[in-house]
Amino acid sequence: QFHMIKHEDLTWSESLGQGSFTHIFRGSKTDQRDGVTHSTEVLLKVLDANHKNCWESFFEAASLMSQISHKHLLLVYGISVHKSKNIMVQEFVKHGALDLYLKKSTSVSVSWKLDVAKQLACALNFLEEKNIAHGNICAKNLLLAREGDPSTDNSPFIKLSDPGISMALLGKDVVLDRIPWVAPEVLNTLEIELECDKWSFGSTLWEIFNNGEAPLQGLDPIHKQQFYEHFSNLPALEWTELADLISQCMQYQPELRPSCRSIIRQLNSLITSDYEILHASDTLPK
Ligand SMILES: N#Cc1ccc(Nc2nc(N)cc(-n3cnc(CCO)c3)n2)cc1
Repeated sequence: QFHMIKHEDLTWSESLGQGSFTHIFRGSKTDQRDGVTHSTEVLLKVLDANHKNCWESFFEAASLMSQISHKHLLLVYGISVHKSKNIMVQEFVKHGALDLYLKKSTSVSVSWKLDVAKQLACALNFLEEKNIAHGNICAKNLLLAREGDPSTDNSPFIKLSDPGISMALLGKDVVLDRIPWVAPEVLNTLEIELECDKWSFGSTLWEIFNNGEAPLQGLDPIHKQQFYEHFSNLPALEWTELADLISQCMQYQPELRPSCRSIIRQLNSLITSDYEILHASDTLPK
């Protein structure tokens, strides 16, 4: 159920960093269409050789993304297996991971952030309707296809990346390190349900409105585990309506978390609320 890409059709450029058990590179792929050679810029995601046993989960994550298509889901062109290398070939998303973008950008407006949050909620709603849990929602896995430009008021556009290797195969230390994005119940079951994505959505909202700062970043795995054992909550944002939405999503009882439709409705009212207009004054040129 995959398009297989020949290794010789791939060109490798610079390394762009790494995910869990993977390395990513900029690159390009060539293919012949009606006798014409096309070269497409791609992102090459390679499974670490010392985690070869995860190749099924690695490709299962990719196949999830290629069996369904949605404007806010990353496009996976196919896979390439060459000698001991397992490679996922993805569309190259122009501005990269959202967490890094937010850390670098100073003047990102409240309406820009709400727009991004709503796009993620729409992607999750699409997955929820298909009863598909993603399992790795976080700002690092949101890719910015279009920056949006405050002066021309053109809006950002994000794509949700593949979920990567499944929790069950990641090992306890990686799962603990994903606190507070990973839902508390996952620590016991290592199973991902739809409700888990709501919890992660709350944590990602917190990141977006804290300019890409990772929640609980200073805590070591033991203290992160205690954060859940003590049923702790992230520090509330000043904007109480937004803080309320985050705490609704990050309820320890999965069944109490809101549906995607409710999340979208609440985001819509935040977008139109006067608070947003008031906030806009923060970013208007003085
Ligand atoms: N400077 C710069 C720059 C870097 C990267 C891209 N593009 C791109 N396209 C993708 N399909 C996936 C990713 N990507 C980034 N980090 C991860 C790991 C966490 O998911 C995945 N980046 C564009 C510009």
